Amino acid sequence: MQDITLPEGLRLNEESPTNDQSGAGFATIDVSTRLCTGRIHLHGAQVTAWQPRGASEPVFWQSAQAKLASDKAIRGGVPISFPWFADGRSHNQKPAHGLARLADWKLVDASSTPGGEVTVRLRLDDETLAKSKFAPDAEVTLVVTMGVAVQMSLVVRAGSAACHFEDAMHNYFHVGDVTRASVKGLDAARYLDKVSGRDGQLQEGPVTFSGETDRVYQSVASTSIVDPVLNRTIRIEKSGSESTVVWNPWSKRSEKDFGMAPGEWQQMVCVETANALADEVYLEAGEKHVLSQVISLG
Ligand SMILES: O=P(O)(O)OC[C@H]1O[C@H](O)[C@H](O)[C@@H](O)[C@@H]1O
Repeated sequence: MQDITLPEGLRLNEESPTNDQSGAGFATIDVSTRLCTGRIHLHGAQVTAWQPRGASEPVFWQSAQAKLASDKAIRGGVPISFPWFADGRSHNQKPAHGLARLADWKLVDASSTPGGEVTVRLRLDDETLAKSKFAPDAEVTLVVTMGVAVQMSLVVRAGSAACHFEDAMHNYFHVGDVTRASVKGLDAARYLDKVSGRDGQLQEGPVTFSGETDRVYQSVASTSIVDPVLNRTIRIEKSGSESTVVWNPWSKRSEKDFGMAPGEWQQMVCVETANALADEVYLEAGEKHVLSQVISLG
């Protein structure tokens, strides 16, 4: 494991639970400070938990049946989609959502502030990137800061050649009951409805949920999830993102297609900070792109 000194409040847990049949371990960085608790899996650089002190419920959702295996993405928290989103612009890319969420990222730096925030920086390995024709010699890092809010920045610096890619922070949020929750901030935005296949749909008012929902909005706006059951609002402020994806698989598909436990779909909603489809990112050699979000409770 990497030789990085961790500040108080961060602990490298190399024995984190795994259900990988190959026996591969699942290292996590566990966070416990006066401001929050949290967890980051090195597999996928995936934030799987963050909860400010005083909050009675987790902010992120994770399936009780989430597979912790080296060839699987963890169903919950914040998977990173890169260098393509879902099956990509060409609709035939595999694995779904790119290589980043299946790779073991390296911890390169960790620090804390006198105010109690902790930051870790993780880097995607060159071997994984070399497998991608999209950005083969790019440098890709994820910076996560946890405190009263959680901030994430995915930084992509192009290498010696121009490159293009899609990216996303595929946030799974915990809600009391998705049928009563709503997402504000997307009013008047155009979207692709992936369930019906219809593009150019117009959002009117907040997004509400009454069936399978899978939409790619063209929107730079920040959003918030209003949850009357848990009596809270989750705010998602974003930058460097031209798309917002909203997803819930609903009852019928949740178990068979997405491996969720019975009824779990009702306590989750994905509101994803992304650059997908027509919003893919183009970089000239050496140029940098930063996809960022700050998540907080209101
Ligand atoms: O099952 P996964 O590969 O994790 O993808 C889960 C979901 O991710 C996104 O929200 C996409 O828009 C959906 O079409 C997809 O079903």
